[in-house]
Amino acid sequence: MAVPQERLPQSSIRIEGETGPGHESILTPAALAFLADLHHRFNDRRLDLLAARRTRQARYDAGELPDFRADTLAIREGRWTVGKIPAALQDRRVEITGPVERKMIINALNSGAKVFMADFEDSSAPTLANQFDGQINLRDAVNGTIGYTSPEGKTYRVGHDPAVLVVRPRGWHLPERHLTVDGEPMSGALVDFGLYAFHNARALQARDRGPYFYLPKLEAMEEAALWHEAMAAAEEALGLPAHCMKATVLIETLPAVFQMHEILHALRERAVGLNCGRWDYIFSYLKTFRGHRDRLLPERGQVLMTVPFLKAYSELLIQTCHRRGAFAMGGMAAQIPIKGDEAANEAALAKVRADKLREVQAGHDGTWVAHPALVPVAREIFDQYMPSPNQLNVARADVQASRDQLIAPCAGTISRAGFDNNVEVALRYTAAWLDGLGCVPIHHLMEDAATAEIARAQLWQWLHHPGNPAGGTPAGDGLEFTDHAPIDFALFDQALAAHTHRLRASTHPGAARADDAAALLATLTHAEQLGDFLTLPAYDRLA
Ligand SMILES: CC(=O)SCCNC(=O)CCNC(=O)[C@H](O)C(C)(C)COP(=O)(O)OP(=O)(O)OC[C@H]1O[C@@H](n2cnc3c(N)ncnc32)[C@H](O)[C@@H]1OP(=O)(O)O
Ligand SMILES: O=CC(=O)O
Ligand SMILES: [Mg+2]
Repeated sequence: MAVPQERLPQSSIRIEGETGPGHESILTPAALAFLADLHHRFNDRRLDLLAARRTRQARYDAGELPDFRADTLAIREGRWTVGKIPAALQDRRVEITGPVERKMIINALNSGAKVFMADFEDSSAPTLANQFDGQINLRDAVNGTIGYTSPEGKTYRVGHDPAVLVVRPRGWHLPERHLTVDGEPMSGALVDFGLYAFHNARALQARDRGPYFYLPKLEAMEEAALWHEAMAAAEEALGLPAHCMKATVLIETLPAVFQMHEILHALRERAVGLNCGRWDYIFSYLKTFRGHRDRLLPERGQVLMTVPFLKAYSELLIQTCHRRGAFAMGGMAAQIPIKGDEAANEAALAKVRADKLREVQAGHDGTWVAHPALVPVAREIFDQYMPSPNQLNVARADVQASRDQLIAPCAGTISRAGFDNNVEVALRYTAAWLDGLGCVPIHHLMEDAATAEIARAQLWQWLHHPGNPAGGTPAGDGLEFTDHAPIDFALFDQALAAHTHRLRASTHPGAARADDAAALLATLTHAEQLGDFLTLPAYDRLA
């Protein structure tokens, strides 16, 4: 049943678009009044912080390099720790992530992982239905009433000892056009956070849990402070104990790695950890250095966690967290199980194992997996090398990650195959996203908004920096193009047309949106400047 506009609160909040079955139970007058209040109190600050990002980026474009802040030295050097971490979050050795789709939520809760991160961000395409159905699904999961019957008649129920639920709202940059206040789109972050908190906080409290969140794509401590204040306001409005809302922050932008102590400090009592969101981090490296020809990255497959700038980042994250009593979570290996080819499957699982082994040996307190079949794979490694619930005691005092190490250029190669793969992935992912699917398997790898951003940002960089073979010189220190035929716009247009033709004729997700995705990718790649986010212009074209 659609939500009638006349039932909305006095405030100027409006629902834009056709709501669906059950949405009236989420978009209640009281919930909407709560959202409108969040908007009035925090949206202007959000927009100011987004403007500050643009100002910072303009300085990087002009040649400045990111660095630690002088004005926050006292926070970095001070002796303080984060607040008490709830019992439910003391052991996070394996966390499964996935979109807020009903069946997947049940599968994730039953997967044997300690935590399920329910995702409104990288693995979600924010259609009206996905957003509000997702809230219904989460509410039913919290209340223990979630169930599902597949079209084939298979029934799904949550079993014994489900994973602890942690919700990832969208980042500060994304609007939610289906809800406007005074004619202005709301913040996607405040909508996802606000609706989840409004409908579930009390039920979670009654079960000795809290509303727990993963916070994505922060770039500065002021952005963490805004989250802290929004949570404090929500706690007060909902009559909840102060700091019952807990936050784990993804360090997945290059500017944020220089403010990890500051970000934990801004959230202090509610901070429980940081996470190495490696895929967005790589994307952010590309974006931050979009004007720096000496810091182009080699093709995606070579930018592994063992390259110097990523190794420095993950080790500094562990040292920072453990000094503050917070968890240092690892990230996502992109491999997923491969059905029907045992050798290929074993090779994929071996890569996941190696990644998890590196993480646990470095001192991480837990890790992420993308698929239920990977839970036992990661758990086996963490059980073996981390017998206690976490390894907060591993100080990593040996780590010395300087500014230069954190931004070190990366050696490697760029081949035609790597170029072509970026075109295919960027196209197929964008098409699936436009069709409402936020995460898809492509060539047996998990592809989501973060990995697709890498693909399309690399295309832009390689084509706009005259270091490719068309210009005849290597692009940066230690970076080489391996094929002699030039990578140029004509080749890009040709590859895009060929992949679009193939996708249109295929049964892959997003086949019906192949032309729209191709048009968007062409615009973004030919544009003078590397666009901030793929999902912003894509949102205008979302189904
Ligand atoms: C960069 C980052 O931000 S990482 C975090 C964001 N990304 C993610 O969360 C990735 C989540 N993973 C996924 O969406 C999926 O695993 C995909 C798209 C990669 C692969 O999906 P599929 O090809 O459908 O997987 P597959 O067919 O092997 O699924 C088998 C079963 O596992 C379930 N499943 C797969 N992944 C998940 C998951 N992450 N959570 C819960 N259940 C899952 C499927 O629903 C299916 O269930 P069924 O047998 O009951 O029907
Ligand atoms: O959100 C995680 C990432 O790797 O990006
Ligand atoms: Mg991310």
